[in-house]
Order: sequence, then C-alpha cells, then structure tokens
Amino acid sequence: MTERLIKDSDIAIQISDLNLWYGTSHALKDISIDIPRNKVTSLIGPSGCGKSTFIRCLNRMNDLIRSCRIEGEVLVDGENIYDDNVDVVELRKRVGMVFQKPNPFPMSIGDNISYGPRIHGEKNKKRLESITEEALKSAALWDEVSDRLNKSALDLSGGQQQRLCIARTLAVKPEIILFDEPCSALDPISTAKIEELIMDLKNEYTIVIVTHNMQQAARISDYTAYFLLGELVEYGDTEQIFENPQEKSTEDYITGRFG
Ligand SMILES: Nc1ncnc2c1ncn2[C@@H]1O[C@H](COP(=O)(O)OP(=O)(O)OP(=O)(O)O)[C@@H](O)[C@H]1O
Repeated sequence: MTERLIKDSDIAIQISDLNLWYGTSHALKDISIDIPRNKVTSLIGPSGCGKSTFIRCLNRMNDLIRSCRIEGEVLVDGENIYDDNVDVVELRKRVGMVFQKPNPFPMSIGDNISYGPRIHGEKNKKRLESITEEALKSAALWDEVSDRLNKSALDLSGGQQQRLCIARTLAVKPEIILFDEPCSALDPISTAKIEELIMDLKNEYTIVIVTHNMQQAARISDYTAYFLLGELVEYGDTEQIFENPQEKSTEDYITGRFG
C-alpha cells in the first residue's frame, strides 16, 4: 500500500518502489514510504516479514550481503543513496545504526566514542574530549561513566553498553539514526532508559526503529509501519494504527490474533 501522509518539506527519507531479493527470494516488495524528519517511526510485523531487511536498506548495510539485489529509490534529503557515486562511508555517518545486541569495540569507553570522529579526520585532543563528553551526555550515560573513561567498555552492563553504542553513533553527528530492535537484549529498566532516550533524541534526529514489542511502538513512535511477507501493509499515525487500523491483517497482528 502506498500512502503519502507526510508533507514534502517534512520528509527525511523517501522510499519509492523498493524491491529486494536474496538470490531468488523476493524479500521486499514494492515498498513506497516517506519517513518524517524529527519523528520516531516504528517498523512492526511478524518474524521474517522484512523489517530488518528494510531498515538495512536505509544506510546500504545490505551491500555487505552478496546474494542481495535491490531495485528502487531511497532518497535521503533528496539524494538517491543507491547512486553509483555515493560514498557509503559518508552515508553511514549521516545515517547511523544501533543494533540488537550492544556491540562496543574492545577498547576503553572514551576510545569507543572518539573512534568515529578520529577516523573521519578529527585529531585535536581537546575537541575529541568535548565530542566524547557531549555524546555521552546526549546518550544519558555521562554521569555513570565520567570517572572511568579509560576503563574497558566491555565491563559496562548491557544497558550501559547499548547507551554507549548510541553515544558512539551520535559522536559522528548523524542526521538519521536507525535502531534494529535496540532493547531486545535488555532488562525492563534499561529498556525504559533507552525508550526515554529515543524520545529525547527525536528533537535533533530522525529515528527509525524496528521493534517486536508493540507496546514499545505505541509508547515511543509518532508513525508506525506494519509489514507482512515483505509488503508494507499499512502505514500511519501510531495512534490510528493501534486504535483504528484500516487493514484486517494489521488489526489481527496488533490484537495478538497472529504473529
Ligand atoms: N542474509 C540473508 N540471506 C538470505 N535471506 C535472508 C537474509 N536475511 C534475511 N533473509 C530472509 O529475508 C526475509 C526477511 O528477513 P528479515 O530478517 O528482514 O525479517 P524480520 O522481519 O526483521 O524478522 P525478525 O523479526 O525475525 O528479525 C526472511 O525470509 C529471511 O529468512
């Protein structure tokens, strides 16, 4: 289903007629969807429906999969990210990603954050320190780690590691942050902290999140997209999707009748 519910000037990512195959398996079918700027958009749907595949298209993470073939357009700020001349490293700086399992680098907390800015050319020690502090503050982790920036990131709790990964993403100043089930490995308290953080971050960033947790989608997102078998079944305002779904299969899914 194609629905243009976002005003042109508010669109951060415009996806048109996106199709994706893994070998001969057609995993995403004719997806057209506009993702709004400075909002949280959730992608929901039963296991295997293509949510992760879709979110990975938004910063070309699927390029790393050899059997994968993509057709269609993904415009970020009007530029097709699948054009031949696109610098993928630069794209992934603009469109950051946080994964399901926290994946800090095996290095100190401080170095985890300054690593990205350093590889993108920042060498000034003072500036790196202030970028690190700012990113950790934005990720609501500074107070917990400011006295141990030189200690290994691997000694942090799972929830702290995930906030560290968010800080690491923020440190390279993205425009868009993709979250692929960021809370699925976390306890309820850490989950609540990440949800609060995501809601704060939308003031400055465009957020897209894959979640299995429908309460989470309802709590934190402005817009929700429901996928089934590689198709976008329904997309709309989160309240409308949860309270007044237009499609029977959306209703069946959100009321727990299947999936
Ligand atoms: N690297 C891959 N190679 C081949 N097929 C893949 C690959 N990754 C995913 N698929 C297939 O593509 C389809 C969509 O998978 P995807 O992981 O995107 O779904 P999902 O909705 O994110 O599922 P889940 O909620 O279980 O994570 C599935 O049939 C899956 O088996």
